[in-house]
Amino acid sequence: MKKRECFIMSERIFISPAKYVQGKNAIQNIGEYVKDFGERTVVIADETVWEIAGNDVVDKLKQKNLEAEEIVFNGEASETEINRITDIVTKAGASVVIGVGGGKTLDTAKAVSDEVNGIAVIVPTTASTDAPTSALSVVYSDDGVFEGYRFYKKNPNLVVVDTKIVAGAPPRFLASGIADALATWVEARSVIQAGGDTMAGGTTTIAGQAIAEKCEETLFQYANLAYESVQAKSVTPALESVVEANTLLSGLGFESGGLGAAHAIHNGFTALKGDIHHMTHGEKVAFGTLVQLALEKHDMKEIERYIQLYTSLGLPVTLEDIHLKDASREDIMKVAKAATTEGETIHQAFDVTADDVADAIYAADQYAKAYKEKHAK
Ligand SMILES: NC(=O)c1ccc[n+]([C@@H]2O[C@H](COP(=O)([O-])OP(=O)(O)OC[C@H]3O[C@@H](n4cnc5c(N)ncnc54)[C@H](O)[C@@H]3O)[C@@H](O)[C@H]2O)c1
Ligand SMILES: [Zn+2]
Repeated sequence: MKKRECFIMSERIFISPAKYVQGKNAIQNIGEYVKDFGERTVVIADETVWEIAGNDVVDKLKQKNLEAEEIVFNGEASETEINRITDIVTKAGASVVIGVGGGKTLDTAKAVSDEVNGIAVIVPTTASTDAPTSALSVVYSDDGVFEGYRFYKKNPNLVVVDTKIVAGAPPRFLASGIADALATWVEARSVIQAGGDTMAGGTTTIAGQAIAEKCEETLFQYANLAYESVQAKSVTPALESVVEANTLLSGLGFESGGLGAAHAIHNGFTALKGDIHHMTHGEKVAFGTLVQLALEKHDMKEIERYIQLYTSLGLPVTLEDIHLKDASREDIMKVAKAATTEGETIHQAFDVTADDVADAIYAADQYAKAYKEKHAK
């Protein structure tokens, strides 16, 4: 389940959504983009997002004489939830599945669309992950433990990002998306170096590499200004750039560029119980990225460049920050073992054991603690 089936592993493969639209008030035009896909649509959003954007999306669809059945998402991208919503969509006879919200809603919408062989329309309401563009979903148990990836034969048909809505979301979400996107180049370059496979099922194209690299460049340039823009609930050129980096560049860059250790370590963290479950995907990925950097050979300046950006955005950099200060070596080994299970993406870039990963977790934690001490006023 974790790897896309592929016959000739050395082929370069690049995949992407058919259309990506981003801008202030972009949702106002959604009916125009969707109207040629089919008349029967379903709109999936959780309770919070119905108020923020779901109702607006439905209004715009109705203005174009499209039917729109409203579905409330339960909160977990699990097989149970995917099956429940697939039943509703099948009964409604709808062919256009529109997901509105955060990563879990979008992953569920993609899964449902695949089940009914439909058209997938993705409307992220935060720039918190790079889930919107990919042809895969991350599936969890009903209790939120990582179970695996589901792969689809196509990426979403349309992605519409309204930056006014993204600017109104909590700044923590944007920071999380920045962390998810900062992992992109770190992971892609490690897969490229090792000649590993990407989530698209082949090796990395020059396009995939260039996009992943540009993603990181954009973030180091504009992440802080974009974060301040969201504090002010304002759409600015810096925010537009970072939303594109978090969503489009990171999405294409991770899927066709390659995932390595950072995401495998994130997946490992979901195996633990406790307060770590309150951390966002991007926050766990931030720490996972530092662990990947600790597994690699970098000088202090390079590692501190990442720690500096993370801390300036309020992202976690130590075990204490992710509520694992008191975790036993046994717990850390549990994470490391889950991160190195067969089929995990870490093996596309590294030849390491669970023990090596556990050492890197402690090293990353110590690097960040030393950085904090050095910079404490
Ligand atoms: N499929 C992929 O390629 C891919 C890539 C990255 C991450 N993911 C997955 O994405 C998930 C994480 O997504 P997430 O971090 O967005 O969290 P999430 O989907 O769990 O939660 C998002 C939360 O934000 C709220 N929200 C959404 N928009 C809002 C707004 N504008 N204002 C206020 N609140 C708003 C929602 O109500 C929800 O409670 C994980 O399951 C992860 O594995 C998938
Ligand atoms: Zn991610």
